[in-house]
Order: sequence, then C-alpha cells, then structure tokens
Amino acid sequence: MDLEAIPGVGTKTAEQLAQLDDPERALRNGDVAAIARAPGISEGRAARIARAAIREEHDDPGGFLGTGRARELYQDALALLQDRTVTDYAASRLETLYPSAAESRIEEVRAFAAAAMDRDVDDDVLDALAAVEPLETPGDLHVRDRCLATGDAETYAEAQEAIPEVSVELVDDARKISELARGYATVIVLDESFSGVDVEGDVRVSPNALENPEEVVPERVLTFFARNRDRIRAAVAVHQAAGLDAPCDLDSLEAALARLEPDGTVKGDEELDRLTNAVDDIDAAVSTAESVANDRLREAIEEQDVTIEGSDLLSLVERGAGVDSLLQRELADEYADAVEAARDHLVDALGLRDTEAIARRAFPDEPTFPVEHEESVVSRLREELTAARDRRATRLKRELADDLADAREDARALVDAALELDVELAVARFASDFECTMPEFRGDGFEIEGGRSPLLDVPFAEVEPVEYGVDGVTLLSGVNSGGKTSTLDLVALVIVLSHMGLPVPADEVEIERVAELHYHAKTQGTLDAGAFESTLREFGDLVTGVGGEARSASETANGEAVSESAEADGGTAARKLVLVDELESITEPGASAKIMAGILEALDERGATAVFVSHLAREIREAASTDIQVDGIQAVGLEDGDLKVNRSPVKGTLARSTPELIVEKLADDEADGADKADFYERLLTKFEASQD
Ligand SMILES: Nc1ncnc2c1ncn2[C@@H]1O[C@H](COP(=O)(O)OP(=O)(O)OP(=O)(O)O)[C@@H](O)[C@H]1O
Repeated sequence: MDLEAIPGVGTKTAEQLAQLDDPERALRNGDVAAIARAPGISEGRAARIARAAIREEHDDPGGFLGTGRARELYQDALALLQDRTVTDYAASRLETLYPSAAESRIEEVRAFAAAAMDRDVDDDVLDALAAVEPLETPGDLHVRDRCLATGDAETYAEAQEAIPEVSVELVDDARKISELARGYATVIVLDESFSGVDVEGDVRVSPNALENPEEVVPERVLTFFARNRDRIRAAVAVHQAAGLDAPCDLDSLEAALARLEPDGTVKGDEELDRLTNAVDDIDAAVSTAESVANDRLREAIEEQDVTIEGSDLLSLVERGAGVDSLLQRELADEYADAVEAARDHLVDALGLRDTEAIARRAFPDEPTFPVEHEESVVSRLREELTAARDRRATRLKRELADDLADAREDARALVDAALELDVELAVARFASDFECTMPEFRGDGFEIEGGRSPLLDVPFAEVEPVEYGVDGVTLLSGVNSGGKTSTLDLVALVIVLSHMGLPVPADEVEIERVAELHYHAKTQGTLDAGAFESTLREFGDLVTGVGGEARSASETANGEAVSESAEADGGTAARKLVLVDELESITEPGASAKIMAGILEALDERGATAVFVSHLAREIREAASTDIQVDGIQAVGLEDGDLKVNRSPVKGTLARSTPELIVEKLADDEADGADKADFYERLLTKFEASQD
C-alpha cells in the first residue's frame, strides 16, 4: 500500500506510519491503537488517517453527509455510541465508523456489528475495561551503569541508533577502555580487535551486541512491562471476565508481572535484597561496630588494675610513647576481643558472605583507643558490595527480561483485544438500549416500522413508535408539535446509521442504499435577498446533482418522461435522499410554495426520494404541475386542552392543521351563543372548502 496515496497523508506522516510493524494491516483494519503507536500520531489523528485509508480501500468517494444538519445527525449518532464506551480508545475507534456509499464498506461494518450485538454486556467486564489503555512504548529510558565502546565511527553511529538507552564511547586503545571501566559498572566493547584486552573491571568484548539490544539493555523489556503493568493486568481481567480466548497463558504472564517492581527492577530475590540492604546500611553498621568495640574496651580498661614499674613508666614518658603502647602491652587480649566483636557485628549486621574477609580488615589489629575503622577498607567494602548488587540485579533483570521478551506481542494482542471488545460492547449496548435491529438494504426510499428516535427530548421509554415509509417525493403535513421534525430526524438517523453499517432504533427497516443524504433544517426566519439567492443556488445544485437510476417514465409520479438533464446526469451524479424541514420560512408563503413545488417536481423527475415537511402542503400541491404525494401527522383529538397525536404519518392524507382544529372546537362549543357559533361555523367551512 502506498501510504502517501491515502488522502491527508504526506511524506512526513507516511514516514511516521512506516515505522509501525505492519502499517498496512493497521490501516486496513482501522486499528487506531496500532496507528497511534507511530511516533507523533495522536489517537484522534490516527482515527482520521484510518478513516481516509478505509475510504481509499473501498473506493469510497466520501461526501455522504451533504449538509450541516446531516453532519450534526452523524455526530449525534456517534455521541450515542461513544457514550457507551469505557475507554478513550474505543471512543476514537468509533470515529472510523462513518456513513458510506460503498457497499463493501457497509457490509464490512455490518459483519462486525452483527458479531458485536451477540456479545453479553457484563458489569465486571465494563469495570475491568476502565483500566485498559493502549500500551506505551517507553522512549525515555537511560541506563547509566553500562556503556558501549568502539573504535569505529560507523559502528559508533549504528550503536547510537540501535541502543539509544546507553551512552556510546569512541575508544582507540586499552587505556581508554580502562578509564571507562572505572566510570561504568560494565563496558561492552563492540570491536573484535579488542578481544583479549586485559583491563580491570567488567569489560566484555561482544561484536554482536547490536544484534541483540535487549541483552545489553534488558531494562527495555522490563520498563515496557513495568510501565504497562496495570494496563496489561486490566486486559487480563477483561479476558477472564468476558471469557475471551487469550493469546498466551494468563497465569504465567501474571506471575512474571508479579516479579516486577513499578520502577522496572526485579523483586522477591533474597540475595539482591541482602546486597541492597548491605550497601544501604554500611555506614550505620560500621559506626555501631565501632561503638561495640569501644564500649567493650572502655569496660575492660575501667576494670583493669594496671601496675607499672617505675622504669617502664620512665621509658614510656621518655620515649613519648602514648597510651597505645601501654594498651598493647597490658590490654592486648581485651583489645583483640573488642575488635573481634566489632568485626562480628559488622559481618552480621550486613549479612556479609563473600566480602567478610574485607569487612574484618575494617578494624585494625594494632590497638588504639578509641577504636576507629579504616576508611579505605570500608570504601573497598562498599565498592565490592555495590558491584555485587549491580551484577545480581542485572542478572535477574536479564533472566526476567528473557522470560518476558516473547510475551510483549502477546501483551499487545491482549490489550488490543480488550480495547476492541470495548468498541463491540458500545455497539451492543447501543443496540440493546435503543432496541435496535439490522436494516435491510432493499427497494427504493425507506420503510421504517416501529422507529423510536433516541434523540427526542423525552425519555426513551416514553417515545412513541413511528411507522413511516416513503418512496419518491412526498410532502409531510401535520399539526403543530405533532412530531414532523422528529420524524425527519428519525429518518435521517436511520439512514446515517444504516450507511455506517450499524443497527437502527426500529423494529424493522428497509432502505435504499444511497450515496448522499441532504437534510435541510428549518430556516430561522425570512432570508434577505442575498441569503435567499444562495439557498436557491444550493437547491439548484442539489436537484441537478441527483442521479443514479432515474425512474422510468411510467414510474414518475405524473407519468411524464424523465427529463433530459436527469438522463444526462444519470451516469455520474449520485443517488441522494433529501429531507427538508419547513423551507417555506425562507420567503413569503406564496413564493415559497411555488419554489418548493418546483424543487419537488425536479426531484420527482430524477427519481429521488425526498420528504419535505411543510405547513403549506396544500398550496404546494396546487402550485405543482405533477401530483405530489402528501402524508399527514394527524391529531386524533383534544385531551384536557392538549392535542392527542398519532405520531405515525398517515399516507396520502393532508393533516388538519392546529388552527382548523381550534376553530372546530369553538364551533362545537354551544356555550358561546348562537351568533358566535355561526361565525366559527363559517370559518370552519372555509377550511373544509379548501380541502376539496
Ligand atoms: N414519537 C414521539 N414520541 C414521543 N414524543 C414525541 C414523538 N415525536 C415528537 N414528540 C414530542 O413532540 C415534540 C414536538 O415534536 P416536533 O418538534 O418534531 O414537532 P413538529 O411537528 O416538527 O412541530 P412544529 O410544527 O412546531 O414544527 C417533541 O419535542 C417531543 O417532545
């Protein structure tokens, strides 16, 4: 796949995408999580790229949503689905679902949605999903106790690229390597030519090190798992709660994760704990050991009854000899005991084994009072212990990293599957919350049975089901607040969801596959001349752009031949479904009725399906040269001053308007007196006359 062929993907983005393991698979599957793993690509951007790639793949020209109101309906549909996701990932992933004219794309999503609707929605799964997020690849790892060394400029550049976590040093001779060995716990030399070099410290010659970066930096694997531990554990919990097939043994993955500290070190190793504690406690233990020796010695001195001959005393004073020599002579055994106790304390307190001999030298054999430790020996002990600790830690890290290295892909698959499940569960919950069904693509126009819009301002349980079907152009009349706009919204929502490949909120739906939905919302107030002109132009473009299979002459509403322009457009122009709400308010009623009549005639000639909601249905019908279908949302009566409405439009019926119903009510009201009743009766006859 040529990545740059995807609309909106330039050279830079293509390069970023190329760094993925399998960019083509990620793009083909709309795998937002995988795409967002490319450097510098956010989830939102990944969703847009995925959408563009899907369009490219399905040869989809796009532009299904032909108007602002149609786009709003799509956003509303998306929001209903996104409200039912747990993870941000699933919310982004849902954005790859869009209404499409391409049959193959619709079928692809329908298969996904059908499987999703079979999923059981379980609260434990939803709870576990809360902690699942796409895995991070830590890019900020720096390991400071190791370095790579080479004498070759090319290898130097390769090493920097392959293992950016450690510093790479240029060396020309063994002396430089020896210097490095003093600064780093481990030096890995990349040049064969240095084999056999004899320098002090942990220096390894390993010409193949760049081929196995994770042996040099086991922290790479460990940091990956340490940073992502909670997410992986949550994905494991999702698999367990949902009974999903896992790509690996979950118990051993859990056990390996349990051995990891949050900072990427290995926990649960007694030897490492011993060495770590010894390094941490060395100063305190030395000072306590000193106190032990001095307390003993002080006690011994206090108890001692020293007898000294005069000549000895003289010799001591003359030679300037200090009390040490007196100690040596008189208290040698006591000193030896005290120092031994100090040594024992130090060895015990730090739990020393290999370094015991060094520790014992920390207190000198020559008597002094007070007893003092040998700082150089303590430093040496500290160095030895630190090196042993680091060696142990690195070995453990390498072992755990070995165990976990192969589990990385499994962990990714585990998390990706959990995230995908969230997308499926959102569809499943949407379908069950709004009692949805899969629409059938069949016939012309649409036929909705038991449609209930989740977008109404009443609780879903109180939404009255609507039956409505239209094939061809139709005027929808109805009482005020009868639900005309709501019916258009329902139709638009059903069309958008169907073309997204998703279930729709109805008992049964048959629908024609179209290429564009044009939904024009009600205009607020009369337009000025300029705005009116541009609205007319918009409808001019819409009407002349309608195409596809224009009806045959016998199929048009008035039986006239299909216009030449429609035939000319037929090959390239798109099948459109047109919904228009109260266009009459754009100008004065007489003119707008004529304009709507003209638009409807033209749409009819082109075989489009269109529903125009209007209070001027009668006038439009009169102005039209063809016989235009009129449906009506009717009041079935007045209850406590409120109109009772049948929400399902009645086919072929011009609904009586609210004013007419009020006049009728007043005419029936005998309490107002005969004169007034007569006046209302005459008003009523005017309504009735215009119905004929
Ligand atoms: N199917 C339905 N079930 C329950 N309530 C509905 C239904 N359809 C509409 N309603 C209620 O009726 C109200 C008015 O609906 P809507 O705005 O669609 O009517 P309208 O006929 O377009 O009104 P107008 O003549 O003022 O343009 C809605 O806000 C909603 O509360």
